[in-house]
Amino acid sequence: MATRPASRQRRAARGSQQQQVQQQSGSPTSTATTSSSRLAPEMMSSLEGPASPRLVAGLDNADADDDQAATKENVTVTVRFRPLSPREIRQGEEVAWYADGDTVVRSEQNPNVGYAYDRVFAPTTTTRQVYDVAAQHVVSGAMEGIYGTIFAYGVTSSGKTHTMHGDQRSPGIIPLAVKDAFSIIQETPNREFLLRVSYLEIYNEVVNDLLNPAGQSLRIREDPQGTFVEGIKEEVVLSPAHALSLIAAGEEHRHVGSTNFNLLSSRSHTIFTLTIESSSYGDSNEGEAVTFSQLNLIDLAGSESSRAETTGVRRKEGSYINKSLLTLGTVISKLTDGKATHIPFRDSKLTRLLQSSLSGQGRVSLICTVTPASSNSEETHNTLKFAHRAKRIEVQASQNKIIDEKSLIKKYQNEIRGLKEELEQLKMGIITGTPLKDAEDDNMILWKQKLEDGNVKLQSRLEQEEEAKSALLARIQRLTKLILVSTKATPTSRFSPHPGPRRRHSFGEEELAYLPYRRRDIMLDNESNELLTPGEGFGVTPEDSSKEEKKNRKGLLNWFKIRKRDGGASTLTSSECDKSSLTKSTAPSTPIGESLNFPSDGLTGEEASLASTKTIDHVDLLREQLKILSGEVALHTSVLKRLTEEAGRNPNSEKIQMKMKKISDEIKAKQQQISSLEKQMPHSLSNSQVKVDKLDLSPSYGELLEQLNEKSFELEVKVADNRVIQEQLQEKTTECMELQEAVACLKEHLSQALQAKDSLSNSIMMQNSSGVNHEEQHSDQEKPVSRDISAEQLQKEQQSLELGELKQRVHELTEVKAQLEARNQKLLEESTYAKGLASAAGVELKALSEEVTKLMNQNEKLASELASQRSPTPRRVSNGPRGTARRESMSRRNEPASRRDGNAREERERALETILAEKEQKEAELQRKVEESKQKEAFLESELANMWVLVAKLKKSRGDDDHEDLEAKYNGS
Ligand SMILES: Nc1ncnc2c1ncn2[C@@H]1O[C@H](COP(=O)(O)OP(=O)(O)OP(=O)(O)O)[C@@H](O)[C@H]1O
Repeated sequence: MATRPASRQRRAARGSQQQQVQQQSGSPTSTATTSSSRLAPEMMSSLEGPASPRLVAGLDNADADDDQAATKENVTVTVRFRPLSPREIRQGEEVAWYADGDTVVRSEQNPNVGYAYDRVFAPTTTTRQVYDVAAQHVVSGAMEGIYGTIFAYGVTSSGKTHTMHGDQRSPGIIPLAVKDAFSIIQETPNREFLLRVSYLEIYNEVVNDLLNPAGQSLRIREDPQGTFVEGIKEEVVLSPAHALSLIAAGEEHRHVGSTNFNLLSSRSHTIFTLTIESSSYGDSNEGEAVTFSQLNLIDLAGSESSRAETTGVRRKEGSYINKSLLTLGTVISKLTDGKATHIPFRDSKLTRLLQSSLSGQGRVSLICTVTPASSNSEETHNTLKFAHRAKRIEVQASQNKIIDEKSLIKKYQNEIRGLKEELEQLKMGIITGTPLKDAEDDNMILWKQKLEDGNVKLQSRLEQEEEAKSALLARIQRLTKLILVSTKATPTSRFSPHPGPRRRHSFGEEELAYLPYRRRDIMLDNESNELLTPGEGFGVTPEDSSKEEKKNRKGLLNWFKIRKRDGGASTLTSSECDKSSLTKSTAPSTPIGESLNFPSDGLTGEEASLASTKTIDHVDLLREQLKILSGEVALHTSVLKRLTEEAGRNPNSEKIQMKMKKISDEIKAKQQQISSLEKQMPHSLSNSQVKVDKLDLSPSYGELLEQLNEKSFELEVKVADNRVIQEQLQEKTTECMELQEAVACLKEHLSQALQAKDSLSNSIMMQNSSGVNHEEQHSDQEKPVSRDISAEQLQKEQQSLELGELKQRVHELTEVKAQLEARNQKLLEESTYAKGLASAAGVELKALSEEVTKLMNQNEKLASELASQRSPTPRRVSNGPRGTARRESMSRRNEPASRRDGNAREERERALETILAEKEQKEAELQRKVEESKQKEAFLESELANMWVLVAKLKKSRGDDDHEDLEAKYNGS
């Protein structure tokens, strides 16, 4: 909400480059596109501290003490109730919260719960009354150099957009503030102002420039002086209609969508910034400080409760909106709790941009919009708590003055001053001429010759200087037009401590054109009329209305007279303007349009040269007028487009048709004016015999302008057509979906009916087969029709009952069957497992028995070996006497050796005995294992046998059950 000097210097530098470019191309300098816009009054903090020596050095010391005497205030917090909507009334909603007097909101359920605010507005309060209490002091402060921020906060559909923008019947805070700003200029004749606007939205945490469709995803930059949006476009504005038409253009790009709660819900936060520079009026303002401030008018998107059944894009938008509002809540509670060390401004784009305002620099007004509806009670309570916290934020209201030469108004003023000086010098040169050096030459012939030469030279120099003078005048005029001054003659300071009451100005048609005819469709006509107080949005009594209407027809652009302090064209007075040859009926709604008659006959000497200058200015004025007329055509086209949309919705509304016709006529009239002005332009230029190049340029410029107008009109019409087609498409899609739903529903019914029919015929068949009541049916056929029907109904009921029972039985049986099957399955699994075990045991058994056999064989072998070793003698005996004899002889020969052999044998025997014992042990063990395995095998075999018996039993029982089922079925039926 401030522009620091450095950024301003950069901006001014770029601005001057741009102006040069514009000058070269011959386009008027009525807009200024800047590279950055600050949304915070850091200027003030800079002024108070040593942070910015450049700025401190630039302070107007005389005023410094006064300026820095900042007054501490609290944020102005007001609560505005909207009436219950027709939908809410239809749904039988009750009032959950109400305004208890002028300052308290109380809960209907619990009267002990109440919150106090600066002001509480009941549902019948008009936006004008809200403006007077909640906004007027912020706007007038901003015009005096105190930064200001006004924002509407509340849940979706609580009335934020209604409060900030409003509609044609009840203009909102933004149009009222813009209007008021221009009224203040009108009532401050001792100062001159330069106003410019920017308009941005924060959509899904992305900053978009609403005045420049190319300016998407802009970056928020930060430097020691604060945050600013890089590359945002700023337009110098000349009238309320001009400013409001820019908002209208911006609104076209704003993201709006339909939700459960609001047909036209704002899906983005918007910030409309009015940058105000002013300095004292007159030539004596050189070196004087410029008063600088910004007024931010913010329409927040509404928070959405979890009840909102949103999907896709809407849900994503909703979560971004909720997150940023949550951050805003956190920032406010941290700002007010006094202990917080860190304030999370950086957590959302919204809080980043509001950082300086929320930090207490400049005036802040928070308008909380709420609905009394009981269904929104919880959300309303949250809003009230938020508002209550915000009330504790302290702000400082101090006037900002800068002496920065690069402020835009200063830059223009200095340029005008310089150009005027140049002009003066030129005039002096033309009048006095260059003295001839050889004037005293005695030689008369030579003197004459030189005189003639001098005359020719003088003539051409005069022409050149005339051209330069015209160019200077045109430039002065262009610049002067951008600076707004009051048309009042007596300078009375509005900036005095007690300004007098200000007259309220009404809105003109052009200004209101930007607002929707009826903003939203949820309010009934009569409801709205009830709410509309006589002065709502207009501020006029019925008696004044005809006068006002006349004035409005002229348009608000008439409010501000172009500053005319110069000679030549700038000395044109209103009386001269009145002599305008342009017919009043077709005169455009601009002051320029009324000042286009330049008497050129009967002028002599210097007057003739002035007339020539006037012609140049005339051309400039014609161009300016062309531009304004084109703007008006565009504005009307936009209104026509809106009306076309409305006509699509209400094709039978004669009022809309008439209005459309009126506007088309106006467009045509303005286009005629444009072409007549274009015709005048070349004529004026040829009369003046200067600037042949301009003459060449003018028709092409005019042609281009005309083409542009035509194209933009075609485009607008196409866009309108497109919208109508889209709406129709939407309707058809909805219809189609409804039809599809109906078809699905019918199909379901049909299938149900078919099922019922099937089951009925089944049961009838079953009954027929069982032969029950066969004869009765026959006799029934002969009874009267009514009895037939009732009997049939009875029968049907009985059948359906039976059918139900049958179904129940079938269901039970199916369940039993399922259980049995599950058990069967389980048993099967177990038996398979047991089989596996048995076969594994068999294999093991076989292996064991093989091993046993092997061991037994081995054992036998060993035993025989042992036996053979234990009984060697008898064998020898059996060998005969020869062997014995030999052995004896041997034993005799080797007595000691035989003894040794005996020992070894004994040892061997012992070892063999040990081995044998071991073998026997092993054998016994194996024998035991074999026994165990055999037992196991036997057990498994018996288990298996049991299982098979069980399976057989089960199978048997199932067979029985099935049989029983069948029996039961037939018995039942
Ligand atoms: N004070 C009021 N008097 C009469 N009608 C109102 C008032 N406030 C709101 N409305 C109506 O209620 C409806 C919703 O209002 P609006 O669109 O301003 O809500 P919002 O808070 O801006 O919603 P969102 O956040 O979804 O954009 C509109 O039809 C509007 O005309």
